[in-house]
Amino acid sequence: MSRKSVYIAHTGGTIGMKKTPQGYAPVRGYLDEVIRRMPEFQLDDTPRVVVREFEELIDSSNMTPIEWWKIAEDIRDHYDQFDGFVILHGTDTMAYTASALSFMLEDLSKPVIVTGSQIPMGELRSDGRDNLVGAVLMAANYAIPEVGLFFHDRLYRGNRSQKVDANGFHAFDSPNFPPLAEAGIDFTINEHLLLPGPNKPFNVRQLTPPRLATLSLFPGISGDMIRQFIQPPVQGLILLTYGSGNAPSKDQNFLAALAEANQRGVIIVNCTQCYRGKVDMETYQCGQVLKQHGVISGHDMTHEAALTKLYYLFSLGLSIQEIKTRMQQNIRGELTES
Ligand SMILES: NC(=O)C[C@H](N)C(=O)O
Repeated sequence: MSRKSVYIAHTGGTIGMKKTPQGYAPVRGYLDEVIRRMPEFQLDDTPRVVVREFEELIDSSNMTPIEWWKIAEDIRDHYDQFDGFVILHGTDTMAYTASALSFMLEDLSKPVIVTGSQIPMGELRSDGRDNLVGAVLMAANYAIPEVGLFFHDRLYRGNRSQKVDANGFHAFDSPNFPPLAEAGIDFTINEHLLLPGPNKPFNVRQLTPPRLATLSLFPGISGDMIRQFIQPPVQGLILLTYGSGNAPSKDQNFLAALAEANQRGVIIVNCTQCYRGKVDMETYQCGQVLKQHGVISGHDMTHEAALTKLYYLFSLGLSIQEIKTRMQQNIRGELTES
C-alpha cells in the first residue's frame, strides 16, 4: 500500500504563535520548522505531510469570508494530489471557518479537518501536538467525505461544532450532534453518522457576502434598537432568542420592527441562545408571534452554521423565498429536520 499524503494549510492561530512583547502573535516559518522536526512525522507508517504556510498568518479573530475563500481555493488547487487536508487555524473562530467550508466545498469526497491548539506548539504543555497528529491520521486514513473539526481527541462535524471553553483543552463540542469519531487507544469512527459521499465532482463555491447581522435578545431590548440594527443594507439577521425560540410577545414595537424588516426582504432566522436544543416556534405564544411576523426557524443549527449557511445561500443567487426554504432544510448535515 502506498504511503498516504496529507496537505497541511497553516493559516495562523495559537498553534504557531510565539510570545512577543505585545502578547502571543503568529510567526512566519516557525511552525513549519517545528513540524519538520517532530519525531512523529519521521516514522515510516506516518503519512507524508506537506505544510504550506499562508502568506499572512493571522489570529483567527481576523478571519473574514476573504480568508475562507483563500483556504477553499488552496484545497481546490491541491485536491487531486492528496488523500486528505488539515487546516491549522486559531480556535476563536474555528467553528465559523469549519461551518463556512462545509458549505463552500461542494460535493467533497475527501476529509478536510480543521484543528489548532490552546497553547502554542513550542511550549511544554502544548495540546497542539496531539491535535495535529490526530487530525493528520484522521485525514489520511479514513473515508470522511466532509469538513470536520478535530480537538482534544474528538472529531466533530464542522458545521455542528462550537468553541465552548476559552481556557480548557476540551475547547470544542457539538452539542446537538454526536462526535463523528473519537481517538482513544484506537480510533473509533461513527460511520453511520458520516455524510454520504457525493455523486458529482468536487466544486468550490465563492461567497459573495451579503450584509448579515447577529443579534442576541436581552431583557430590556426595544423595538427601536432592533429597527436601528436592521436598517438597510442589512439583508439577513440571525436572531438569538430565549429557550426554544421565544421573544417578548407583548412589545408591539419590537414585533412591528421585525415585520417591517421582513417586508423589505430581510431574512430573519431564529436560533436559540441555549447551548443545546432546538427552536420550535409552536410551543409558546412568545414563539408563535415571531413566526407570525415573518421570522423563520433555525431548528437546531448552531449560530455559526446559520450565519455561514446564509452567506452561502445568498451566494447561489436564489430568490428570498428559496433562501428561506433552504435555510430550514438540511443541506450538509448542519440541521436535524423534524
Ligand atoms: N487558541 C487560539 O488559537 C486563540 C487565538 N486567539 C486565535 O483564535 O487565533
